[in-house]
Amino acid sequence: MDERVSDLFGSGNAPESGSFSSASASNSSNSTHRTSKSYNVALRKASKKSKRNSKPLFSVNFKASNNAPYLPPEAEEGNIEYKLKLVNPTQYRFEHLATQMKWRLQEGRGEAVYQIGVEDNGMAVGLSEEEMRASLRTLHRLAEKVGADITVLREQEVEYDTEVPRKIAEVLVRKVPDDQQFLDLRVAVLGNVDSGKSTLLGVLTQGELDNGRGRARLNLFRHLHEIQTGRTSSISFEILGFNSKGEVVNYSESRTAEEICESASKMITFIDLAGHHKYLKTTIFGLTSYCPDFAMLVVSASTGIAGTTREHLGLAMALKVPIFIVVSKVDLCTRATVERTVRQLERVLKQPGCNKVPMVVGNTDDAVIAAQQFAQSPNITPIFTLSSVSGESLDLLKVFFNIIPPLSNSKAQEELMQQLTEFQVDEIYTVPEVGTVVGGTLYSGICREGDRLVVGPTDSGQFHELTIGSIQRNRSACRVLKAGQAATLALSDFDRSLLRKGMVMVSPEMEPTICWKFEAEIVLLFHAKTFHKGFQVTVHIRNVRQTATVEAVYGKEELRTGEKAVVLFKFIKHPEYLKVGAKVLFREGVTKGIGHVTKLQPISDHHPSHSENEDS
Ligand SMILES: Nc1nc2c(ncn2[C@@H]2O[C@H](COP(=O)(O)OP(=O)(O)OP(=O)(O)O)[C@@H](O)[C@H]2O)c(=O)[nH]1
Repeated sequence: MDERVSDLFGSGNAPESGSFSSASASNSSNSTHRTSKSYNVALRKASKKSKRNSKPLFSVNFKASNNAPYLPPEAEEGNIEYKLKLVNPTQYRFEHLATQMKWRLQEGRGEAVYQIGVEDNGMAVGLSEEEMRASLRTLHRLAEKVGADITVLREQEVEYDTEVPRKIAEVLVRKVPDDQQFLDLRVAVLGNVDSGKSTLLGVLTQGELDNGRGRARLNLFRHLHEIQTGRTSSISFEILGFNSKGEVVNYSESRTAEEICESASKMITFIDLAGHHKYLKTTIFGLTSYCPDFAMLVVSASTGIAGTTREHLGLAMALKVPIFIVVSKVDLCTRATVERTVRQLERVLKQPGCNKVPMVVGNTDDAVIAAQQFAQSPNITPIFTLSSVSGESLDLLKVFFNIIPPLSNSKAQEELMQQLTEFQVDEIYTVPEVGTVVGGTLYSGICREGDRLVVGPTDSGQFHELTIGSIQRNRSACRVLKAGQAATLALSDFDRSLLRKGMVMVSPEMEPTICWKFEAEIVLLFHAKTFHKGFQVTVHIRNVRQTATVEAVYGKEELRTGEKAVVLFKFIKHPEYLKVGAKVLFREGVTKGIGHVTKLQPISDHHPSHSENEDS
């Protein structure tokens, strides 16, 4: 954890010093929409510094070179395959290619990218028009054979020492959905109040543009007071699907979430978090508990970095959630104002606490590159500039969502599924004719209707037995819930009063460790005075959210902003189920800190008892 991230919190809501000065602007890029070439230079630098996996980069500027350009050599693992050409394969080769495609799809959890016209060593030789057409036809037949569809993401001419133009093509292969097991990515939506978050989600998920006076967001509000004030105070979920052909599936053609789920191969679930400072608790809960894959920070082009923007950026960075930025409302501003906001963002992103490489997305090619680069390097920060009213550049964001791959591969997913079942209880509802229903995320294992689990801990550290009734994902029935997926589970007549948010439902064999006290290595991000023994803070650890007292700060009397220490915390209300290594975020007023659990003090040496639920 980089303690320099505290710089983002230190200045709080104060206006950014020196913003928009021409001197600093000239240090950064001179235009909002840069060419792919300039990104690529920056990206290659960034990617050298940090790579998330062994997948190759796709940042070669094919047009720029007079000789055959190179991609990095093909990686054996991962979901990216290079093929020089696929012209008239024999039956035997066709079968071999189909098996290979199945494997690449599995590696990418249902998605693979084929680079056609590229040798295994990465040399982008290119194909003639005719060879390319024949190769794409073969790829289409292969995809059909394995139950997938293809979409050409981009074609590029390679300047090679030949008269005949030669091209390479980048093709997305995506499995047709199978038994509701679509690829599911979660995106936390952050941003200052009125930056246009809910509106953007309304436009993306309902398929209808906004009128600038809040029409698009109306569908998203959950509570009466939100409709009246126009503010999002609760966490809401919105879905945007893509079918195997890469087309958007949303409420514009489908009537229900069930219909969307049925035809989508990939689902983006947006977690709409509140922008106003008074809902910060909810925002943090959304980031820590709902395990988002990415965070989308919405910034209004007209106001720039204002209000909670810096804090939200800091939180996402402290929690290591990869972030990309949407500058909204460009229809309201001159081009110069939009560029000023982009430059302001670039400056903040490049400062030492952030250390990011901003990447302004200006066309479809950029959006394709941004999606791939973003998944490979945590430093890359794509910036979109768009309008939910005129629809300008909305397409680029959709291209990005369509292509953006999951960060975990199929192996990591399989490993999590092999572990014992653990479901985080984030929401509790009473549904007429169904009874008690819990909402949350399956952290590990799998879960089926009829499974017997235990839920807890109670105030006395106990767990109650229960049986899982029906399971729903995105409001439609689901037979098997797999690790990483969010769902609602019916618990029929289980007594609701025995449940609270922050509990876990686990396999009875798990024997979870319950504790009142735990140690964490923390760094203080911001504190008005000092942080010492006796101080009380709200602690967020995954779905746990409780006040805790600082019982000891080891090796130090007190902590100041930016300092690190191991701290002993004690919960004040009830014991919690925690794990060593879990991320900790705590706050109290302006005080904020981040770290991870290093040691647990279990409530007793023997394991917590399981008790029968008298009402079930
Ligand atoms: N002209 C224009 N207006 C927009 C755009 N996006 C949003 N708006 C308007 O800006 C206002 C605020 O938008 P919201 O989507 O409610 O903002 P929010 O970020 O969700 O706000 P909170 O929920 O309070 O955090 C609404 O009146 C929208 O109609 C845009 O791209 N252009």
